[in-house]
Amino acid sequence: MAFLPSLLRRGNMLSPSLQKSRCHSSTSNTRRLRVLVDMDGVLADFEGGFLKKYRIRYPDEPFIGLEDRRGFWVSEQYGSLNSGLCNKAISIWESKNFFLELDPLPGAVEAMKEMANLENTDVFICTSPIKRYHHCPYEKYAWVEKHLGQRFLEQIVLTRDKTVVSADLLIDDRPDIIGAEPNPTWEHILFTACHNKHLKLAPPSRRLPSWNHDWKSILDSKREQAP
Ligand SMILES: Cc1cn([C@H]2C[C@H](O)[C@@H](COP(=O)(O)O)O2)c(=O)[nH]c1=O
Ligand SMILES: [Mg+2]
Ligand SMILES: [Mg+2]
Repeated sequence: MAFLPSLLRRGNMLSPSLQKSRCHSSTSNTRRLRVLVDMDGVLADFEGGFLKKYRIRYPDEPFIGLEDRRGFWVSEQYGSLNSGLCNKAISIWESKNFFLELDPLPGAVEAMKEMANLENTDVFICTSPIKRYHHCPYEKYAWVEKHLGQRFLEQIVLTRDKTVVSADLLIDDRPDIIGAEPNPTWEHILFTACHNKHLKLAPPSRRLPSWNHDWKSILDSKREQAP
């Protein structure tokens, strides 16, 4: 047992309970918050990037203006116009450089940097890659490095099932986030996007209308709740 204290003194060897007490004693009594932030439709302008490239590649095909977008799946809504358009839509985000060239949404980069610098706050980018993996996973990493910097590469969680990732908050534009875990630990904050802005949320569900709104008060309110 004599070896135990020296082992415990190494930061990464601390037991979870010791880590907790160390965090609390170093600052205030506020609890540490873990926030997951989605990428497509929250940090990166998937819808705008899609529409721009779709119209360039398929100038003679019908398109759906962002004001008319309904439902999370672009491919489904295009498929409902005409069945061939579903695959044409998919061909856009399966193309090289689609994910890399997405523009950041207004205020996203600044908000992420500010959030990551908050005390007692751990921020992760939690994003689902497409199954055709030739470009997408690489480009998501490259996008994060380009817009947020190298340190954020440590904070990426790539998963097709966000319910199995534990956190206090998940900021995401997809209204229905389901998966293997029926009771995810996080509270889903719906980030407003063209496809979800018409949905009425049943209380206590909450929205973040944009990064220019008060995202900090959502974090603060969560911090005040019992873990
Ligand atoms: C609209 C739409 C999206 N996808 C893909 C593109 C992204 O990889 C994910 C969405 O990821 P998020 O983490 O939930 O933002 O889904 C798709 O395959 N088909 C679509 O219509
Ligand atoms: Mg999204
Ligand atoms: Mg921090």
